[in-house]
Amino acid sequence: MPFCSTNCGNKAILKRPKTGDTLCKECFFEAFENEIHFTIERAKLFRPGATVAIAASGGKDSTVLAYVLKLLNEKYKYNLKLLLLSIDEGITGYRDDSLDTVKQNRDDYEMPLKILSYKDLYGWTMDEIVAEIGRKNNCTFCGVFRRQALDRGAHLLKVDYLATGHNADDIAETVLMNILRGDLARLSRCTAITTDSGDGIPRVKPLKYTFEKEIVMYAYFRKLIYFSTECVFAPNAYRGHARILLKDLEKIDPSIIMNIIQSGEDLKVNENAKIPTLTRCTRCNYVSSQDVCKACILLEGLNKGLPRLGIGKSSKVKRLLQENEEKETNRLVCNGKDNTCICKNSKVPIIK
Ligand SMILES: Nc1ncnc2c1ncn2[C@@H]1O[C@H](COP(=O)(O)OP(=O)(O)OP(=O)(O)O)[C@@H](O)[C@H]1O
Repeated sequence: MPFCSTNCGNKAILKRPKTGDTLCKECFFEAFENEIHFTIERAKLFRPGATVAIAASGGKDSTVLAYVLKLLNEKYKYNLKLLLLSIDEGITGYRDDSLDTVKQNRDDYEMPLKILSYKDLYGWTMDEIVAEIGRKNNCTFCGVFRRQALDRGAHLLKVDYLATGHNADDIAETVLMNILRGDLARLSRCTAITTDSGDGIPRVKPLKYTFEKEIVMYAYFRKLIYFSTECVFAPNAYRGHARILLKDLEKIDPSIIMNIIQSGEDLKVNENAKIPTLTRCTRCNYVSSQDVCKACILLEGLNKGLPRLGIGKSSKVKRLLQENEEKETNRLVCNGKDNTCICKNSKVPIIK
């Protein structure tokens, strides 16, 4: 390797994937951290003195986020109070192990940690949900429940912001995914660095412009402890296709990642396009674009033995809910033979 391109006199040990610069370890740390500081400052991401919950999964991104936020908070005197918030989805052999990493981070970074579980919040673990739904659509449940669980946790902790470890690759992937799905509503808001969940606690993404490859390098050279195993249920997620596409494009030209984000940011939505308006779920009062939020529909499906209820188009969901209500009204006896009963196991007779 040649000398560091900053002329600091040290030998370079890496080539930055984002810029192609050859840098020594110290200059890489500085460049990496300064870019995140610049992102935070330019977007005025945090109000001085605020309390911030860092959504901590134990993975590389949220671990690096916690480490860098602590470092920048001290260096630049943001005066933030930092906490860790973790959601235990109940995935044996994955989340139980990664939560051990989060606990280690809690001790190393001296930040209070709050863990909320799907079992406590929804009555179901992901292991139990997968046993019902199978491995095809399970990520829908996990994503919807996690989003709401993090918001609930943020409210419980009475924080001012919820910071997630979403990085530039995640955001570019989401742009591609929303294009592939034709989901204009999500496409128009997925590149925002701050999103308002509608109930007062903004979600922020300080790593929005940070490349995943550089996060891995940073964690490696800083010797940070993180959990690197892929979720045992993830391989079938739709996101995986967008991810593969992005990785292939990145090989051609790494700046494609930033270009996709920029395209998403500059996108202007046709005024005639139909964008759903946010309202409150009539059941749980959580912010929703429908009368009943996705989490409540998914949960109802699980509890009634119709786990596919919330999967697919909202018109299909409405029809299923209606059919279900009709069945409930008409139900007298489940004979366990004709499969018409809505009970979880229609082989078991139910006498009303
Ligand atoms: N179980 C969880 N508890 C708390 N926050 C989570 C959890 N899962 C994901 N997040 C948050 O959402 C962000 C993006 O989620 P993603 O699924 O990409 O995470 P990951 O790959 O498991 O871990 P990481 O992004 O930390 O490397 C994470 O960086 C983290 O801030």
